[in-house]
Amino acid sequence: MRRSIATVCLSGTLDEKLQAASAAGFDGVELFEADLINSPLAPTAVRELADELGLSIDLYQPFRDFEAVAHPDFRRAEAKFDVMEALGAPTMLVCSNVRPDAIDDDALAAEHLHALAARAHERGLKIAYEALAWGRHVSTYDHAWRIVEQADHPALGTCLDSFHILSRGTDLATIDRIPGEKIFYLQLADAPRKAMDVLQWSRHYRCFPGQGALDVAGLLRRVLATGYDGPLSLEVFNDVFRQADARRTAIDAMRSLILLEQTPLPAPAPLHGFAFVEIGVDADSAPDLEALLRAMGFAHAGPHRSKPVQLWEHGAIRVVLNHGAGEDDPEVVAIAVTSEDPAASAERAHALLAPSLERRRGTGEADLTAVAAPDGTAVFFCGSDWLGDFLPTGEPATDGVPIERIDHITLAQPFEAFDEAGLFYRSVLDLEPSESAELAAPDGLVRSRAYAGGDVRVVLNVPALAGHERTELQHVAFATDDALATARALRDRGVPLLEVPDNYYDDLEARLDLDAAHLRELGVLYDRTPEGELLHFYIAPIGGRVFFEVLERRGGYRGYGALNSSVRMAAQSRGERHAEGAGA
Ligand SMILES: O=C(O)c1ccc(O)c(O)c1
Ligand SMILES: [Mg+2]
Repeated sequence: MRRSIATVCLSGTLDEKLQAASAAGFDGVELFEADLINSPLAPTAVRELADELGLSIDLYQPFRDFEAVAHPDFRRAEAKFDVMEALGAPTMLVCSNVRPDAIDDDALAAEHLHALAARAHERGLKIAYEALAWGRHVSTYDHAWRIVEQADHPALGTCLDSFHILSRGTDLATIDRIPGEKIFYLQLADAPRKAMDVLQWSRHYRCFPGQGALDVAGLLRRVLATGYDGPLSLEVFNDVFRQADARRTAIDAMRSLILLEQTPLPAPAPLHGFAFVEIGVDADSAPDLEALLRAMGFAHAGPHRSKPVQLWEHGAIRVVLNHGAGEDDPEVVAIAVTSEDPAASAERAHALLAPSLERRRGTGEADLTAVAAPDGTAVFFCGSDWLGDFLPTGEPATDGVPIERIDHITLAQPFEAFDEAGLFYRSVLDLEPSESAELAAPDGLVRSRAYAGGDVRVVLNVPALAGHERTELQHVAFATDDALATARALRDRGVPLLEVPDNYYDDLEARLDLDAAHLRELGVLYDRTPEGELLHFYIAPIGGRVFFEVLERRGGYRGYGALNSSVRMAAQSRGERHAEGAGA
């Protein structure tokens, strides 16, 4: 189907918005009136630019507060029709009246809309009537449809907007009764769940389908079943997108539509956990990290055949140190997942507009496909042959530290990339998002959301407010069957574990009525849900950025110990201050 995007979704000037929409592959745009009014381009010039960019102008919007008033303003309408003719925009969106003096009279609204449609019809134009969720008297799509039916004019149809419909929880059954050809336009937007005024929710928190909590896919199926064959058009008002790079937002938007439509999207190949995590190091930071890995029971398994990259192994856990990619502090530069069909995984990633990373490959080396996530992290799809790229050292692994696999990897996101990165990992790796959590750190609030599937778990963290330029931590969490034994073994090997205050254990004992002595002794944190229990602890950050967690999931515990994050972050920030003080 044709894909459109409202100019209001994108930052920048009108020409920048059009350029971005075109570059991302959209077929058309909804032109938001303010974007035209604020532009020095005449409507005919906008039309020419859109033409050059291969974009149609599918909708002119919004025309506000027209119907059901004492004196409907046809003069204003005719002036906008002139603009639409110059733009080549076939349809005008009329949104339901919000004025306090609007009259609660469906027959009158229908009469006015009929008259407006008749004038539009004379000029070959059409009117799409949309219920705003906060409309004065018309606030539901079924009410707007009844008025359209009553007005009964061929140039009048309805505009369905998933946000207005799903935010109010309106029964969707009426959609099945609207003839597809009377749906003149379909606007798609998602939103996170929020208990707030619906206008504020709509104007600030909408997001692209797949990024929020509304069942936009279910609504789309119902609308398509009517026979609707107009554009699928994104209309998202979002504070973050308004200040993000328009070209990136447009690609994020297109990725959302590709995922929503599913075709022609290659099915995801099943994943089986992380193949490795790659950490960039430099000459200063490498020795400390290597010493830590050794203390944790990792062995130096071998150098790469052709790259300054070293493989470290602990049973099935693989950590790759990239000695060419580090700047200052070590950082996670790549995550690799094991795929049943790496080529199919890569094909799906490309279909979802993931940029390929060009990699040099020596003869006989595995063909590892890598794509770039929005935060710059490389994502590799591995089969089983990649280990052959490393020359075995034969160094034996030491035992005694019973960690088994990588449970999750937590990546800090730039403020503007949180929803974009979430949709990227969700769609490319076919992961299920969890509810987002808010974690209070001493220096600010952090928003966190986990994406999980096929034994792959990626957790994204972002500062809740923009402009917080601190170094964000990343971490790799290793799963164990025995957190207490692991903590004891690491402590005995001199690995510095994060110190947890006694107050935490006093509260834990009070809250959960348990004896926490064994946890307290080792600095192990605890959480319990009806599904199971979590025991976890942290190793102090190496060089400030990357740190390791060890966790034991008991029973069906599926979370990440969000409740314990603030005590962890407070301990880390004390450690950081201590280190700064010591270094000064
Ligand atoms: O927020 C608004 O006013 C507004 C305007 C036009 C729309 O299509 C819409 O969904 C909301
Ligand atoms: Mg709308």
